Amino acid sequence: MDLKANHSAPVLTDPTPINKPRLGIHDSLLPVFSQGPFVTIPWKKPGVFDDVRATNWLDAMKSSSPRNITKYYGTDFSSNDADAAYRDWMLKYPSALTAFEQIANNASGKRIALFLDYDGTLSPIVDNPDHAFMSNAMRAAVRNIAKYIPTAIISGRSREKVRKFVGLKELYYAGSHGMDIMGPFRPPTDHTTNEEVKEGNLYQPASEFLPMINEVFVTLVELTKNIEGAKVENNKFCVSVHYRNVDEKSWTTVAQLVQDILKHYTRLRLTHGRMVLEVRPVLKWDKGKAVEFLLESLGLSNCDDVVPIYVGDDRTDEDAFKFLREDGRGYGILVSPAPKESNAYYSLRDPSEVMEFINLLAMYKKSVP
Ligand SMILES: O=P(O)(O)OC[C@H]1O[C@H](O[C@H]2O[C@H](CO)[C@@H](O)[C@H](O)[C@H]2O)[C@H](O)[C@@H](O)[C@@H]1O
Repeated sequence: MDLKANHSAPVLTDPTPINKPRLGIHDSLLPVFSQGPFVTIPWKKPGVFDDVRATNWLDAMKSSSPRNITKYYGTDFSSNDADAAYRDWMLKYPSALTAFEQIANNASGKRIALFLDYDGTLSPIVDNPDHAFMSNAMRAAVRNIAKYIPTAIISGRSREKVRKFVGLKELYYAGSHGMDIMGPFRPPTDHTTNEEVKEGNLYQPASEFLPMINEVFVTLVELTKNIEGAKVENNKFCVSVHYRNVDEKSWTTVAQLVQDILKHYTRLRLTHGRMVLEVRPVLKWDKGKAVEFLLESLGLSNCDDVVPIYVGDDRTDEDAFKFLREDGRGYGILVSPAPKESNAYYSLRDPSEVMEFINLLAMYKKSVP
């Protein structure tokens, strides 16, 4: 596979015959496009306007990241009931702190790879997405663990933005829910250009969608400008429409706008995050695929002596948990202050527990290299 300049950044193109491994990455890891070649597919089709209330969008919006604990449990629940429900839930998803010894025993004599989500995992959830800063203590913990084990950040945000928030160059970064991966550095060959040397090993399976995503971003900014509190974020290969600060009475309007836009773009789809609607390419590529890709790039896939660990709080992290759960590849750790069904094995309550876990892991790796 060659690195070729496209727009502002080089992307991987693929002149290699099918079935031939590319860059050491097996074909099965590369995305399957839902429809034929990009250039022949029209961007827009005539809109058919459904009522958003007839879909389950609103239910999903209401249940995504309730702002207070009574919304998790209902108003009849006392905090004692909530604690009891959480303890029950932890029987199925034990705390990764109390189960640390078990995790360490299972990883004994093996290499660990650590994958971390950003929002809600390394930084607390806040009202303004531009202010989701991680603490210096968390940054120090992540910097420290990266000395011992390969560590990657996998976020729904654009890669550039999450890298800026984290501010550590010793990590690998995957932005746009894994559609923009900066993998391990590969030594330059005689054919490597200066630009490619600068960018390292960049993999962007959705690069063809960039103009479409930009168009949708601009349209959504315009359409939502009069909805108080609505915020549209450009995450490069996906667009986030935040409704956390929108009055609940206007959620239908937000949902309807996004749904109407999607009617025009059959090759884009919607996913739900924490009080955010996310528009992204119809592409079989997600955080699970990104983990698989990074493991392969790091030379850590199909190895019995590797234990990948993924820590995340959101629905989009479930793809990564699922991938690790399959064939017992590794461990997913769900960050949640309330019970919820998950493909993870373990749980942590909030970012402060995530930091504790990372510090324990670093101590363990230091004592047992
Ligand atoms: O995959 P992640 O790193 O967890 O990114 C997912 C989305 O995170 C951000 O939104 C969420 O966090 C914000 C700040 O705490 C919060 O205000 C918002 O309600 C949450 O949905 C980010 O802004 C999105 O673009 C990401 O897709």
